[in-house]
Amino acid sequence: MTLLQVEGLTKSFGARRVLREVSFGIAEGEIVGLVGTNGAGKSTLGDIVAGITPADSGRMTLLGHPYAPLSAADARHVGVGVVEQLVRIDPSLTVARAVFRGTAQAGRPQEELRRQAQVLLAEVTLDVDPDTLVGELPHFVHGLIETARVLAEDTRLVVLDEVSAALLPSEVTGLHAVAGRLSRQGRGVLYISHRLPEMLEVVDRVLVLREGRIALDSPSGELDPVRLAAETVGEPVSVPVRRETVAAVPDDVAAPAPARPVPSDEVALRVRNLRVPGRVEGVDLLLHRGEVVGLTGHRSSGVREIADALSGELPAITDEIELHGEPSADTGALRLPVYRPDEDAYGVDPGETIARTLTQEAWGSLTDLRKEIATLREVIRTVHQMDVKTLSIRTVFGALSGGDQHKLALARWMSSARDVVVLHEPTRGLDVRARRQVRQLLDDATAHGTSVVVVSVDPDELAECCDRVGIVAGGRVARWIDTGELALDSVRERIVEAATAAA
Ligand SMILES: Nc1ncnc2c1ncn2[C@@H]1O[C@H](COP(=O)(O)OP(=O)(O)OP(=O)(O)O)[C@@H](O)[C@H]1O
Repeated sequence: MTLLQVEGLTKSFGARRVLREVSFGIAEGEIVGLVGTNGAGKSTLGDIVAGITPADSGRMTLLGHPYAPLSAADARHVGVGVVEQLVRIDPSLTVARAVFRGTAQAGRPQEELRRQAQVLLAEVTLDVDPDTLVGELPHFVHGLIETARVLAEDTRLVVLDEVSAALLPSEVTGLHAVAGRLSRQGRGVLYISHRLPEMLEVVDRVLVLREGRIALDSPSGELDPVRLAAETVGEPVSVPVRRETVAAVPDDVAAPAPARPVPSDEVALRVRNLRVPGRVEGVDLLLHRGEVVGLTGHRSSGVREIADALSGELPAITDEIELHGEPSADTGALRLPVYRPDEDAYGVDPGETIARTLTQEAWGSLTDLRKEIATLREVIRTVHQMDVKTLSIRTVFGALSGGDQHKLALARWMSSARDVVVLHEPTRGLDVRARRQVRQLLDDATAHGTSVVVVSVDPDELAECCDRVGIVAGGRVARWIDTGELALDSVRERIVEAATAAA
């Protein structure tokens, strides 16, 4: 039986028409994937279904009854729940209280909630003590807590908006198990994601949102990631290639993207026997000028601590540090600049315009018209280069889609990146074209001699962006995978295999 039917939904924000006559259905027990480029309107559509945003016109029915929620609480009341993209939970709540907030059990004593929360947290494969304060946990956990909350309610339809974006492959498997269980119970799932290979493993059907309309509605079995990527952007996509090996490119795929610049033999950074007492056991790292090296591993592997030691956020001990051929006795030399997409608002004021956000000099200090024109040209070039969906550079940053915010924040950050930098998840939440744009940003930077350490949970991101990938386990780099020797799919598989084996 049809669970949700959507007919002719439209939605505009000011002059920007985001959804045009969108219609689709979700059957009971069906997991439906929703994909589209950044800014295509996926979250907007999910938010309308979940009662967060009203549509301008159109109608919905839930199990055959008219469904027009006035708020998220209203939608929850009739069994429609959502895990929002970039959800931020009150940091002062315990995990148990966060799981049950807004539910009928919310007023119960912590002791009762903790027992029930434990069961739900295990279901979403989140190994945290329910008494822990939310503020003590990394942001990726918020989406999983929110998923547990949805399970706590009698939810018929769940919207999962980019919950998997920050998850390790093993955690994605856990999330998929939850979706599978919901489906077997006859509930429906609307699954929004940019991680196409993983999405295709779990969904029954895929909707592609393009130019505000459903451009494709297809059983997942008839799609593969490359075809789906092409449907998402509306044109053949180029497959990134390694430098030494040109991957086999299917006929319906555009010419391969240009190969990355080759790193030089010059040493940019050499660290011997890096230790963080109790967490990092001894890591040797060698980074050539213009090289991109990836690091990945499970949450408790020590990968995050290695990254934090490199950026000086954790005190570290080393036997030797060499920066550009110069030995340094001072571990303080490890102060590499670091970019994190999950930092609140990327250190950017969300109420500020795109133009101001991308302008490095303090606004108002421009006194030379030619300089001012050049600055604005550069802003417009970046907005075009990163393909940001906006009608004006005067749009406020906070009104951009999640992916567009991240792209601009990264472009802004990279414009001043020199030497050796650490990037966490540089393509998180980005569509296939945007991932290529970020790769281009990295290529431009590495061609100018910048060297990059990419820290990521996403095997596709590591395979696409890095020259070498270190699999971290037990506070050490257990294995290096040279991505240049293999086609992308094989690199991805090796990363997943090695990371799983090392866990
Ligand atoms: N509150 C708002 N005010 C103004 N514009 C908005 C608002 N919310 C969304 N938009 C615009 O609507 C468009 C669609 O945004 P939405 O967040 O739905 O995209 P998305 O497909 O989820 O993108 P992403 O993959 O980057 O998360 C974007 O151009 C965005 O700027």
